[in-house]
Amino acid sequence: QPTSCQHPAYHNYMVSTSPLVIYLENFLTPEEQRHLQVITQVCQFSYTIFSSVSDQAGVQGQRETRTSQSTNVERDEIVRCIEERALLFQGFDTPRTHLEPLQLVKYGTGERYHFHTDWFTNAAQASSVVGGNRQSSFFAYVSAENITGGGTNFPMVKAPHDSRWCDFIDCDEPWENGVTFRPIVGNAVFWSNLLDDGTGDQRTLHAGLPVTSGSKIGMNIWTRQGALSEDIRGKD
Ligand SMILES: O=C(O)CCC(=O)C(=O)O
Ligand SMILES: [Fe+2]
Repeated sequence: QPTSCQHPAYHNYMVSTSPLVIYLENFLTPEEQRHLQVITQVCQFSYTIFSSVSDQAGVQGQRETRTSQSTNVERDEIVRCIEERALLFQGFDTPRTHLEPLQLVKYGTGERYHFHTDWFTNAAQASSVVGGNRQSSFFAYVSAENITGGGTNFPMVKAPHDSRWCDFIDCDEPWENGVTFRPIVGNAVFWSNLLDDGTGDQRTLHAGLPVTSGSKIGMNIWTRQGALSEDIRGKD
């Protein structure tokens, strides 16, 4: 653990036990948020990810599932601190080699990320040479300027009921839509992607809802089942 790390006093709130979903308040310090915001300004982002899907007639084709832009974050002192925090949150048994490079995602007005799971349905993307599948995800909110919309919706996770949750989730969302986390800067959502047998948990389906005004930056922290090679992870 680098000695210069800040240690935010973040709070954890259990959202759901199956799938396991935990809400983290103040997961990123203000300095870390600023650092990631600056990186966002200087980094090359790539637009739109196309994924291969089959339509109702079973025809394979390319469909735009993501209109957000994303980039991997280069590891520096501050990024390493965030990585260490994400590892430690998962207990003492997860080696840092299981972490993918952190990924920033940005959305302008009108942009969104359609429903998807973070775990791969395509076996080639989840093979042991690439560390297996994605065991867990953190999605942290790095910036949300004058935002409306842009929540993170899990249609198959039951929304908790206590009114204190309304600080963090969209309490106007009809219950049949599951739970929608509001994009609150510094906070994060953690969840487990895989069932005990290592197969993907369908109930982790989620979307980045359309940003109806303003803009949003988020960050993915993905932990694999196994180790990633240095050419994927980069030097420690
Ligand atoms: O933008 C969001 O709220 C969710 C983004 C997401 O799920 C992802 O990047 O995998
Ligand atoms: Fe996702």
